[in-house]
Amino acid sequence: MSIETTPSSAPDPEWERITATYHSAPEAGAATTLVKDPGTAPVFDFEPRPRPAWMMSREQLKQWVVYARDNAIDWTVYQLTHSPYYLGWSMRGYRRLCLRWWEARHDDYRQQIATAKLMLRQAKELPRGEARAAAESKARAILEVRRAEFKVHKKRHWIRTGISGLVLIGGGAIAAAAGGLWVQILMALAVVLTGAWFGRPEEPVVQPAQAPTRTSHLGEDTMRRVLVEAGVVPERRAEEVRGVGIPHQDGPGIAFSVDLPSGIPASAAVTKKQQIASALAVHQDWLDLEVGDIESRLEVWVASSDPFAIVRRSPLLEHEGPINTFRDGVKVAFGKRGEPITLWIRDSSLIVGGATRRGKGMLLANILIGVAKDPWVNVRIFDGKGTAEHNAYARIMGTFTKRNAERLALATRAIVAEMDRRSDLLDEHGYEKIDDENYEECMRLLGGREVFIVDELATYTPKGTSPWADEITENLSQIAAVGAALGITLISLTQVPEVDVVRGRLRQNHTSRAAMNTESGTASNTILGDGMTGQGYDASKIPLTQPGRAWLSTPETGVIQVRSYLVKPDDKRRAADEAYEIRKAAGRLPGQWKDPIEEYLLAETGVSSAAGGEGGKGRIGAAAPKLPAPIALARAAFAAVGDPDRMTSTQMYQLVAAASNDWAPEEGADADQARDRFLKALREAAAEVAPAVDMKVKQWAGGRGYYLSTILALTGEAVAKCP
Ligand SMILES: Nc1ncnc2c1ncn2[C@@H]1O[C@H](COP(=O)(O)OP(=O)(O)OP(=O)(O)O)[C@@H](O)[C@H]1O
Repeated sequence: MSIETTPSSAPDPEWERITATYHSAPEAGAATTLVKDPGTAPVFDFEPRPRPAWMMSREQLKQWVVYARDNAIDWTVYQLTHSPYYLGWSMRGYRRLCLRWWEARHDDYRQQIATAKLMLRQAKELPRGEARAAAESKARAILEVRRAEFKVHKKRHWIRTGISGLVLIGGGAIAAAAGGLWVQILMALAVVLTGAWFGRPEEPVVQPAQAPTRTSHLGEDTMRRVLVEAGVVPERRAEEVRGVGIPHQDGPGIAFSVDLPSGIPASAAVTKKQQIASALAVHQDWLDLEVGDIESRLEVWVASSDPFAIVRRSPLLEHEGPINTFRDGVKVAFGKRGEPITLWIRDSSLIVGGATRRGKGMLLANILIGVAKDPWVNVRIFDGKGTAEHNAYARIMGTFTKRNAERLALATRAIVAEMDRRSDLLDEHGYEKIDDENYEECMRLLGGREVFIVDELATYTPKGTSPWADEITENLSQIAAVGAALGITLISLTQVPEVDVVRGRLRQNHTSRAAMNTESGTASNTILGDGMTGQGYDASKIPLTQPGRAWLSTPETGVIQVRSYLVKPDDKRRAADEAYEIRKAAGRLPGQWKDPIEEYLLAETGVSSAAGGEGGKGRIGAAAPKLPAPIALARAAFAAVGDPDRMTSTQMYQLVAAASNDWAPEEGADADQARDRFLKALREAAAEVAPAVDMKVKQWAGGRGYYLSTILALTGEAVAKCP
């Protein structure tokens, strides 16, 4: 096929016609030319804008005026008929203004004064010493400054009130007097309207829709963004982050799991917790990151507010009846997700440290509820602060002593000996260890478990505080190290977490540790362990507004954040009463069972600290000069039955044999012989201690034995009682 074309030299009649037109009349051919020529601007026609009808016609204008007049009349009638409302508003308005005036007069000075008074009260509760004197004088100084400031403020306020009142009342009176009726009406209206303005009903506040927090969107997309922003996952691999399951509510936060791209372990994200928290716009304390079942799975839990800002009551307060703390532990605190945290006090010793008023005592109060209601636990408290904090539990305590270093040294000696006794007993009876199966049998054999509490180590352990400081530290270290396996748990508390109070070995042997807010990172490390602040476990950063909050490190929980439950003084008293009844029924109150530790203390010092000793408040004086054991036992025998005037030798011996194995008849031996052995030892001891006392056995109708006055003469009490 061929295409016909016109040769370039051949004339084209059409082209000729166009160019001819252009040459003869260029303006006519402008429409067809390709050459740029602005020519003249085209003119556009606009449609006129419509105007309101009343502007165009008189009729419409008249109608508009009628409408406006009617509306004005309606408005006025409406306002007039509603004037009673406005009068009501007006009264409310002036009441509100008065209240504002009153608030401005106080400002927040009253609150500040109350806070200063509280500081003063708290300072007075501190143990006597320089710290208390300093705290008291600081609180007093603050209180005085606040009071002076308040006085000046009240004066200024009165001056301002006087000047404004004078201007308003004076100006108003002059205007009313000079202005005539209309001015007076207008002024009255102004007064009513001003009041009505301030008293107008409050607009119903429409709660702004809660903007969803960035955390509430926790899901695959958010986690992709967050992991990229935190530098855990490179941006080009963000799409490989996969959600596992769906985000769900867990306690006060949301939990979600994601699988990271292959080759990126979840632990890489865990180490970038701070960056992830920042990308989620939360504090890192509100966030939990854990490696899941597989190395690349990241478990995320995040709350949108501080989970420790709330106060919770101990769930044990609702518990009725005995508690088996060996099997169930003690719920002492709550974790980040609101879950109860159990302390397995059977398995390890615990040290609690933190600055003053940061909640150490509260953690102990939680532990005490549990152990007090467990009849198999022998609770012994050595309180170095000497306050009334533990008095409520005195009645159930095997030993309760305040500020007595010598007695603590003796008691730790007794506990160390008790460890040997227990280990021999378990050995003899073929028990490898105490466990859930053999628990009851072991408890009967050993006489229960020991929970030995030293509240305020600083009173006892620093070198130079007493001649027993080294011995106490050494014995406590031993108890903490090996006690748990033998049913002996040590709980130590200190508000002075320094190395001379908590010496290295003592700290290391406490395998459970709780650090409340401390004054420095070093103090925090003294409790939790060297280098812990570097790993992010720094108790000095715990907010001061949250007493009871702590870093808890136990073999079961690892290092976690907790806040102890709140136990109020009333709760404490109630729990102590319940514990008393539980122990009474189980025959495990002090005096109801044979306590080798108190026996030893009594024999060594001549005074008992069971149930807080005489007076039940733990105020056990300095040890009396040591009495020979037969005399101390004879004295205890009289005391056990209410100090009768006299007692037969047989009855006295029976009580002695029940209290001390040393004088009990050996198996198969004759009881009379054993009694005579004791009475001989008593006479010999009396000859040494008080040779002037007549130790001949006295005879009376129906019996032979000793008078109380004779035994008191031996112990020295008779002399003490004479004026
Ligand atoms: N878990 C908690 N929840 C709420 N409030 C608490 C909690 N723990 C402590 N508090 C508050 O803090 C106060 C001081 O607590 P606590 O007496 O236990 O401190 P502390 O460290 O033992 O003080 P100190 O060293 O003076 O003995 C308590 O009276 C209580 O008001």
